[in-house]
Amino acid sequence: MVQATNLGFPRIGAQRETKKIVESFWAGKVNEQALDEAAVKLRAENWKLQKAQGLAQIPSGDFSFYDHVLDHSVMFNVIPQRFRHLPDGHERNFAIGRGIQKPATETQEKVDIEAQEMKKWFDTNYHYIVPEFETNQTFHLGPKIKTLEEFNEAKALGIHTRPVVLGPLSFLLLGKAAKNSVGLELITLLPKLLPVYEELFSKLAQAGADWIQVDEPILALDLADAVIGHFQETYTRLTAAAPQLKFLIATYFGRIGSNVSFVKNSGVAGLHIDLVRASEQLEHVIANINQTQVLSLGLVDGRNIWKTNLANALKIAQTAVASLGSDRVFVAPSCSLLHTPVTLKFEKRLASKHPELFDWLAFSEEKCKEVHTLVHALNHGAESVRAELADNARSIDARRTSSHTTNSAVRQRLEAIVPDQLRRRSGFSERQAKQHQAHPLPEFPTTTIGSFPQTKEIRLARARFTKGEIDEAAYNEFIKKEIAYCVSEQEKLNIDVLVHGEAERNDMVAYFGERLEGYIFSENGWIASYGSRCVRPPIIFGDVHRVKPMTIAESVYAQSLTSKPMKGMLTGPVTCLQWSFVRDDIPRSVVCNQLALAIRDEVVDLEKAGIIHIQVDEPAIREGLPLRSVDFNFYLQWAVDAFLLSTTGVQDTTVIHTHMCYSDFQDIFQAIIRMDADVLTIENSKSDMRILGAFSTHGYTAEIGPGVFDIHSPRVPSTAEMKERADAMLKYIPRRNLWINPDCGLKTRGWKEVRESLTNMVAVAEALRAIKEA
Ligand code: MET
Ligand SMILES: [Zn+2]
Repeated sequence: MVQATNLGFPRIGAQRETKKIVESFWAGKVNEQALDEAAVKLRAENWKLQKAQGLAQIPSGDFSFYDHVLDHSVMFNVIPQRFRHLPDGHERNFAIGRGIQKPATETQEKVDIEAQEMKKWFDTNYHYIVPEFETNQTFHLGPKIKTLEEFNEAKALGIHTRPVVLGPLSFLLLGKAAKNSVGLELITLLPKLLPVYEELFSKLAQAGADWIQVDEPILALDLADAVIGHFQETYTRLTAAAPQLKFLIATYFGRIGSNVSFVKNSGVAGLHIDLVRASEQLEHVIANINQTQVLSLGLVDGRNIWKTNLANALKIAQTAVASLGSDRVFVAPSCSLLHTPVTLKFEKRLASKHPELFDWLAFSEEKCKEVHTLVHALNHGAESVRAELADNARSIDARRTSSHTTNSAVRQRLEAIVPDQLRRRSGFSERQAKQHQAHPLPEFPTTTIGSFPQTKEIRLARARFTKGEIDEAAYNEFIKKEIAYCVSEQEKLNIDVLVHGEAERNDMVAYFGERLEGYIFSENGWIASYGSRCVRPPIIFGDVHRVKPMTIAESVYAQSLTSKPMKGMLTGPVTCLQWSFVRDDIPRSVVCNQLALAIRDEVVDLEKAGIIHIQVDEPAIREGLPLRSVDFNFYLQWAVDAFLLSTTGVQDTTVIHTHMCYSDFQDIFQAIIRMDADVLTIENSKSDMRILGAFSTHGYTAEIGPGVFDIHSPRVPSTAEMKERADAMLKYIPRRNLWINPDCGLKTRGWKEVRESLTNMVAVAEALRAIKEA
């Protein structure tokens, strides 16, 4: 019999329960016990829901308060030195993710510890906490073995689950060497790590687990032969040590390719592959597993919200069943449903306002149901689920033939794009000279990345406006006051290039989506982004175009309040694409160009309105990079072209800024250079300067502001600490090109810490200016 399975369920809760309780804990409003109880309740609900949808193998251990990679670090005792003196428990674990700062008290010294680095999880907008390993790293299981506890918790509810762990190779190789262990080859730690995995697996076996899911997402990357050799040895050893367990190695987000070679003789019982991202790999994988191994088919898109074309998926599954036999086939979502919202149940507004479009969607709960329907059809014949299949076919067909998804004017404008629309009038050095002359700034100009604290008052006003409790005029008045406050605060802080603060924006992508045609919005379609933070990606269902200006009024108003330059603030086309749920019926590159034309119109309108600094944020450009290097160029070509299309409609004297954060830029230097922005502000404070050297060797000549402090942490950095960073930057960046700014926007912070941090930051610029060039 084919089995219906799942790789992971969203951990945030249908009403973001996890976020709420975690943040209450941070605020000191609830204790550890309340936190644990809330999690127990949510896990039980998730397991029951998946069971009710008909899944046979349900994951456990997929829950996390903050991040599952962090949970593994804690479970294996990979606690960096600087956190080790803190008592074991939630507070320490959160400190690893967020950093911690506490003033001294009579009984305790002050605490001030930087968070661990955070990085994007493959090509998603989920962020994981990068494990930090030391040369003399030891591993052991602590008293709390999270995976085991959660397995037992489900067992107590009468639900037999499949524990999920991050595999040892991915855990190690997604990590980094701690500062005190420069030069450490991570792989050399493998022999020390494996005994701990063995111990964990034997404990799970004793507790009654049969299948375990071992995620090795790095198998979707280009791996050296040596690494595949390590996979071979590792799994031969682990499976031999736990003969009672059946190992399912899970890969996702791309093809496994030649990395599959270790699977056959590794002792593992099965392999999961992503057939949404890489449907072409089925035959190759079937040919490369052994006669007894199970293949788990990732047929339901875990990264998007469209209904699965069940007829197509069924055909693929039938091919697999025909060659493997039904006992050797599982059906599953393509990856963990972590990246999909929880349920459509609460989407009342979409259902009533856009019933036609609503009918095209499936969130996690509905996706579990799809898996079940597929499996039922495979096991009992399509007839047995005739109504479900017919309903699905009708919906898929309705979407394919809908008149709402195409706009001929948009298509024509796309056809007419010419190369000149992808170029500034002059090269950077000529522009820089003109810009400095037309709008001189002090040396080491200070600026921020755009957003200022999204306070309770702002969120409340927006909620009241959305509910109709206050009218548009009142809401606009409120926003104007917020803008005025933000501008005056920046003037007090003596920042050089100001921003309006983005008070009116709920989210940097949704805000634009709401003002463009071609989008719809869920009310509750949240997915995890980092820590307790969730995002609600808008949904692009049709051709995108701008109907009227989107940001001009706010920027012009903000500029009217100050004689300092006001930076216009837009989200770039690639980021709008990357952070939306995107239609899958036309290429992403086409959707991206539609977005680019809309942003281009806005950039030109800002310039016309007298805004001379315009920032087009592209924090997600690296995130969209394919996982395999052979696919890089194709993506970078269209992505950078789209950025250029959006930004090059201006005069030489207009300063185009862009901003990127939280990713490795190593692979995309050439692309960043080709983006041809005048100023680039990038995240840097957590990455130990390693990017900067590369920027200079790759010939980056434009102006650059590598962030001097980390905004994801409530910790206030001192001037000395930031100055040290800036000094280090000056080793790589000529002083006329260096900007001083934070890593990213300040919207998640509070005003008090923002004021303190920025005061210290401006002092850095002043100190640098005081030291004249030698
Ligand atoms: C994730 S990048 C954020 C950029 C945006 N302008 C902000 O400051 O919030
Ligand atoms: Zn950012």
